Formats: sequence, structure tokens, C-alpha cells
Amino acid sequence: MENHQNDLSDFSQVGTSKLSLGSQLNDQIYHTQAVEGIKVSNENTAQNNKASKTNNKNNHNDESSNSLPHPINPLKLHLVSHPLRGRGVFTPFTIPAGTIIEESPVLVISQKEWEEGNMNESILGSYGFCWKDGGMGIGLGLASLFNHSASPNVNFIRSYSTSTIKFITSKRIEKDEELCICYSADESKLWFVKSDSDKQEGIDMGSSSDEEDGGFSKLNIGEEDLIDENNLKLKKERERRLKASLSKDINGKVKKHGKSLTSDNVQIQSPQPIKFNAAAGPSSITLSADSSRTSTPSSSSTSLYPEASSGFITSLPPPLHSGRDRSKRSTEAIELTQELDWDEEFWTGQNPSGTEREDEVAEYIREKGPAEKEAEEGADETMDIWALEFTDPRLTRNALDFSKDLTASDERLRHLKRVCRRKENNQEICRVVLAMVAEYDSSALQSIMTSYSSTLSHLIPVIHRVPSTIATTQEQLKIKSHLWPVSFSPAPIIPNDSSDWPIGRKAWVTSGIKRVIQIALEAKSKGELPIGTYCAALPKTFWPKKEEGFIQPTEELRASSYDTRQSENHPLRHSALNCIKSIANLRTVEPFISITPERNGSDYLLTSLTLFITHEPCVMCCMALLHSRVREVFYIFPRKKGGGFNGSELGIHARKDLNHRFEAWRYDGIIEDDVRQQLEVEEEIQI
Ligand SMILES: C[S@@+](CC[C@H](N)C(=O)[O-])C[C@H]1O[C@@H](n2cnc3c(N)ncnc32)[C@H](O)[C@@H]1O
Repeated sequence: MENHQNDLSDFSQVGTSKLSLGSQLNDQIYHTQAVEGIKVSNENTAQNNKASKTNNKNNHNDESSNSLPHPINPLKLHLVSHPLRGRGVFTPFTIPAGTIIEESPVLVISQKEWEEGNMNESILGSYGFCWKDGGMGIGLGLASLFNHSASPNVNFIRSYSTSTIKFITSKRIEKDEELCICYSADESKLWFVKSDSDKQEGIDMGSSSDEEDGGFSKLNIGEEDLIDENNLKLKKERERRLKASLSKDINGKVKKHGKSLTSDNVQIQSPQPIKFNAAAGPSSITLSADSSRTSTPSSSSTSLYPEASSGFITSLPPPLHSGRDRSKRSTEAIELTQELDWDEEFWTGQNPSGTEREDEVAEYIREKGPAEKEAEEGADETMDIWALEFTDPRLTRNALDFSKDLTASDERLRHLKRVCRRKENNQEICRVVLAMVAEYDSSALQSIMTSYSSTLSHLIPVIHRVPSTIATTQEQLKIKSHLWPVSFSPAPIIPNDSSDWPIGRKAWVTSGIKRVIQIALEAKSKGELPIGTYCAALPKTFWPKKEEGFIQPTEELRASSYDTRQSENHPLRHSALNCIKSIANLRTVEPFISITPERNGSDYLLTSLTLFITHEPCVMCCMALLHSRVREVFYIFPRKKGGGFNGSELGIHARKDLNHRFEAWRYDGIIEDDVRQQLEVEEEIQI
């Protein structure tokens, strides 16, 4: 023990030159909490420790200062610059779980001061922690230097009463590992492009000397940096900045080779609208409901284009809708495509059974997304959590505060009510959620609790089994709440296939499928890839009720397109993207420009529209469709390699972590062999 104290005093000396204010304030805490960490370090990394002692003694000796980067706090943590993440906090020794790294003081700035000072726009914007009453806390010391990780090894607890933030390791941290906190469990709220701190890629551990770090030239704070709701900034403010940066982009001119590119000197060519060709009409294609299933055609054509990246960004900008400037219109040729060949009278009239033309109607199968699959699979699953258990009701407030401070942002616990009260043996037992079992070992949790509040220090965290997911039916709610009370959110019931649809709806969809086949064949005859798309509003008679959340689409808006990558020699001219662009152009001209939207956003790109496409769209097009707020997509041929629905298994159309979902339906009828052959597109090509 004596040894350790000696070590600690050494550490304090070394840290003095750059010792953070927070560290000085907390010398006491280091002595009680951090000793364990240093003890382990001494035992496990004797060699390093020896080096550091030499370093300490020869503080001004060049040679020794080369052996270890300059430490900035008593735990000998040091900063390392990363080309993408900027500075980060690293440890040269192992640190056990539950070690207090620092209690950093915070400069509290009220919401008014923050907003009036436009501080979000300044560098402080990237360094503020959400504080009480909408204020912001600028962390001093190490507080501002921890980078973000989705699987952090450091937790933090804010104390409004002392204006400090305490940083505590949540797991054992290995030598040379980066210490990271989680800015927001919902990574779509991050305001920078995340680089994976777990991989440590590109870090030059040797480049952290004072000289190289001086001025921190590699600091990567973009102009567009925004502040996060959870711990770094309010969401509203973030959106305001995002909008501001968007309008800056729109109004600004892009400079390239000294010449400014404006709409005056750049010609953008749009795909020509497809002219309806009655001669090549649907009669040449036979579709019918049949038990044989559609499969992806193979092809012998040459691969032309590199695969689209399978990476995608989860953060979506807010839709730019309404308030369109009527003076700005598309200068491209715009033509409203022909309506579907669908006899409304016949299919929706007095006797809509349509039995005489049943062979024109196919069935459709819905593609489930990851969110739904997970919910189905996880309905009965349970998991283990740390909970506090007590009978004295006076402890509830304190325990609840601790619970929220510890894991308020942990998405995995969000479905659980924080407090569970049960009568057992005539006594009311109160249990409070603490954390996932895997996140802490018992002694780490106990030590965090003790340092948080002395009133909790005599409690021992217990492991409790709880449901893994929310309840989506009353029955589930009853069963799950028996274990632990959970939130209830009835899931909308979407059928898995079209069997219960009115025949008229199936007929309309089938005419959409016929149309895209026809478009694709026409494209092929022009030397393009045979991929066709058509987009329109579902006929009014089949609209879901407004109460079900349905937003009225812009009726009469229709566009069709095909893939023009070949003729335009442009990698982005995918069929779906071309169609979205045509719809966007149409919205800039009469009559669509003059339509008053039913509600804000209902005139935004593909809002509530139905899109038909011959092949499962690639990840990029699925993301574009998602951004466009399409309602449903019908397609014929699945694409095993890179299809954005289930081909890639990403299920872009129905993910929990994206802010729009749409239905994806696969055609479940037959396609004649010769048509199938003509529509073959090599698997490597991204649709
Ligand atoms: C609170 S500062 C963290 C310290 C910062 N790296 C520095 O050098 O000052 C937050 C900024 O660090 C960067 N950052 C933090 N975590 C990151 C990550 N996982 N990936 C990329 N950049 C990150 C972002 O630029 C962010 O705006």
C-alpha cells in the first residue's frame, strides 16, 4: 500500500504541468478509488511502470519523455491524435472497472446565454454537455476530450449541485486502449461522421508528443458540427443548424478549377420520359396467380459498374418540403406518364369480384424488415439486468436518480419501467433498474453507487431476469409484466400477403407490374439495362383511413423511368433514382406546384406514393426511396447480391434506426420464360 501511495505522489508530480483542474479537485478520490487501478497496473505491467517511474524522475529528460507520451492526469492518461476523431484519451496501463478517472468541473452556460451567444456555431458547440433547464455544461479537464463510442468503456454522471461530471470506467480498460464515452445511444443523432474507435485504425501511437500535438492541428471539427440532444446539445438546435448548413449549400456556388458552377453553365440531362407504346402493350406478357415463384434471372451480360457501397448513414436530414419557390422550375423536359391500364369501373364497381378476369390478378408477399423480425423472434426472450432491491420507500427517489444517471441512454433498457413494486410475504419490495449485467461487474457497480450517494452504499445490486422487448399485444403485456413491468405499444397489423385485399387492388398493382415489365423491355430495345420503374398514387378507393396515419398522396402525379447508366455513361442513373428525379421535377410545374399540401410534408417527393420496379432496388436506391418517403414498393425479381430489402439482409425499408419505413412487396405470380430471360441482369450489377 505504501508503495502505491508513493506511486500516486509520483503521478501527481508528473501531472502537475498539465494536470487538469478536475484531477486536482479529486486527489482524494484517486486515493480511495484509483489505488486499485494503479495496483493492477503495477502488478500487470511492471515494465511499463518502471519506464514511467524513470520518466517521472527525469521529467525534463528528452530521452525518457520519448518513452511514454506526456501524461495529462495522475493516472498517466495521455492524448493521442487520430486523423478522423481528433484528440482522444488513452491509457498506458490497464485500468480496472469502477475506477474514477476524473470528476471534471463544468462551466454552466444558461440556455439564453448559449443561444444569444450563438455558441452552437462556435467550437464550443462540439464540447457542451446538456445541462439542466436547457443549459449547456462545458466540461473542463478531460471531460471535453473523450471521444464517442457505441460501446463505451467510461460512464459519466452529471452532478448539477456541484457542477461537475464524474467519469468512471465501466469495464476493465487495457493498456493503450482509448477511453471513450457514449454521446448518444441513438447514433443517428451524432453530428459528425463516426469513425470506429474500437478498430483504432490509423492511430500513430508515437505521434502524441507535445510538439506534434501542439495546437492539435489534426483536430477534426467540421464547420457543420452540430450538438446532440442527449448529452451534448438540444435536438431542436441541431436541426436548426442542419437546416442552416443546408441552406448555405443550396445558396452557395460550388467552385471547381476556379470556375463557379451554376445552373447557367451546367447542363444536367434527365432521362427521357418513356412514351407509352400501345403496340408493345401488356397483351404480350402473361401474368397470373400461380404457385410457381419468381426467382432472380441469371444473366450472361458483362458487369459494367462497381458495386454500390453497402455502408449507409443512419442520420437523415429533415425533409425539405413546403414553401417551394414558385419562380424556380425544372428546365428539363417533363412529361406526365400515362395512367395504368386499369379499369376502375370494372374493378371497383357494383360487382367487383372480377372473376372473369381473375387471371390478370397476381398475389404479393410482404418483405419483413429487421425490426419486425427481431420483435417476432424476441417476443419471449428475457435478459439479465442489475437491479437495486429495497423495502424502505425513502430510498426510491435516490435509487431512481442513480438509475437514470447511470443508464438513461441505454436503448436496451428503454422498454422497462424503471421501478418494479411487488408484494412479497406481506412486504412491499421495490426494485429499480440499474444496468445490463454485461456492462458492469458487481464490485464496479457497487463502487460507482457508493461514490454516487452514501445513502445507497449499503445496498447490494442483484441480478434480475426481465423481458427483452416491449409488449405489442395485451396478452404479451400480461405475461411480460409478471416478470417486470414493460411499455406497451400495439404494433400495426400489416398482412404478410395480399390474399385479403380487394381484388381491385390486386388488379391495380398487377397492372403496375405489367407496366414496369413493358418499360424494361422497351429500355432493353434501346440498349439500356432492362430495369423499369413506375410511380403513382394508389386509387382513392383503396386508401387507408387517416386515423391509421395515412397522409394523402398527390393524386394524378405519375412518372416512369428506366435505367440510363449505359446511354448517359453515368453510374448514378439507376431506374429508381431517375423516377424520383422525374417526380421531383413534376412537382416544380403546374398543376402540382399550385397544390396546397394537405399537411406539411404531404407534397414531399414520393410521400404516400406507390412505386413499381422490375428488380429489387440496390441499397443506394432503397435509401433514396426512404428519403423520398415512398409508401410502398412492388418488385418482381429479388437480388441476392446487394438488394436493399432482403437481398442484402439490411432491410432498409423497415429498420428501427432509420426515420422512415415503407412496405416492400414481392410479386408472387409467374413470368413467362422469354420475358424473364429478356429481363435478366447480372447479379453483380446493382439495380
Ligand atoms: C467532445 S470532442 C472530443 C475531443 C475531440 N476529439 C478533440 O480533439 O477535441 C467531440 C468531437 O470529437 C470528434 N469525435 C468524437 N468521437 C468521434 C468518433 N467516434 N468518430 C469521429 N469523430 C469523433 C468529433 O469531431 C466531435 O465533434
